[in-house]
Amino acid sequence: MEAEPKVEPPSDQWADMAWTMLTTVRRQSPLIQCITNFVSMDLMANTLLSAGASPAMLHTLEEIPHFTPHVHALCLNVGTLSADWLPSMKAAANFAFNSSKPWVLDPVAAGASGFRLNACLELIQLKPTVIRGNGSEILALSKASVQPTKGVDSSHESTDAIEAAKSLAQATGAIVAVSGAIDIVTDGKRVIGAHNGVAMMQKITATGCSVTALIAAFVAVDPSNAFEATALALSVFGVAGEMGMRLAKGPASLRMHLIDSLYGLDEATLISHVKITTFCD
Ligand SMILES: Nc1ncnc2c1ncn2[C@@H]1O[C@H](COP(=O)(O)OP(=O)(O)O)[C@@H](O)[C@H]1O
Ligand SMILES: Cc1ncsc1CCOP(=O)(O)O
Ligand SMILES: [Mg+2]
Repeated sequence: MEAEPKVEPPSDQWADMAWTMLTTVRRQSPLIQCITNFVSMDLMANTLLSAGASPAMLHTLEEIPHFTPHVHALCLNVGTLSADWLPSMKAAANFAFNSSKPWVLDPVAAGASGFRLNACLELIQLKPTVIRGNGSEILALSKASVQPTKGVDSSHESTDAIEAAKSLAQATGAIVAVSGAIDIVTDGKRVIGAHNGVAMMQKITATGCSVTALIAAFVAVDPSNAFEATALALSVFGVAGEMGMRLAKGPASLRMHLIDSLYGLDEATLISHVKITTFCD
């Protein structure tokens, strides 16, 4: 049976956890290695900096044995993948896994081609801590099938992919997050929804990539609670979008105000806006 959202009052517990997590990221400033697409590098690095984390966009294979063992988390993103970048991604994932560091996969446009789908499936074999995609990406990964897509954009609602996300989580052991109007997070059993954000975030390229990197930063400071950290990162990014939208005139100014809002988020604002609810079967 399709899961139905059970709307609950804003949870004090989630809100308090969001503030604790954000202040921990600000205090610890985890080092996050990002091997990501050319489109997202700027916004992703600035998102991490605004949240208090430290981004490093290093992708050369020769550097990975020296650098990756020292990072606090790794973010891999296949958005502009080419065959020569895949060995770096695999090596970095292996180093992260072998040094017990969390790593997060963003399977951008996973179903758009056999090359991209196979690359994602091979990376998933290397045990990501979290997989974060939009509805179409999570459906393609769960079915392991190439299908007509709108490329990097989703043609599905996040809620269309709840069962696919649960299956993917069960099959891989990863936390799976599906972004959209409601951000879904599952460990294969539990399903929660983060109800923050504004629709105009879809009109800024690389917001999905950037929230995946923010998930890596949150999981870096609380690796044993990756499920909660993932939902909290999605919610915090969404609240920054909501605050930014109050000042924005369109996507370009929202991009700027989102970053400023994330940087300036205070306890009262965050606690009064975080909205995370349980989904029941
Ligand atoms: N309709 C919406 N309402 C509110 N927030 C949204 C909406 N669509 C996307 N978002 C937010 O925008 C960000 C990017 O999500 P999404 O567009 O699904 O990712 P992608 O760019 O990878 O396709 C996420 O933080 C998500 O919560
Ligand atoms: C437009 C584009 N093309 C290849 S990667 C990319 C960025 C995708 O970013 P997001 O998945 O966050 O929308
Ligand atoms: Mg994306």
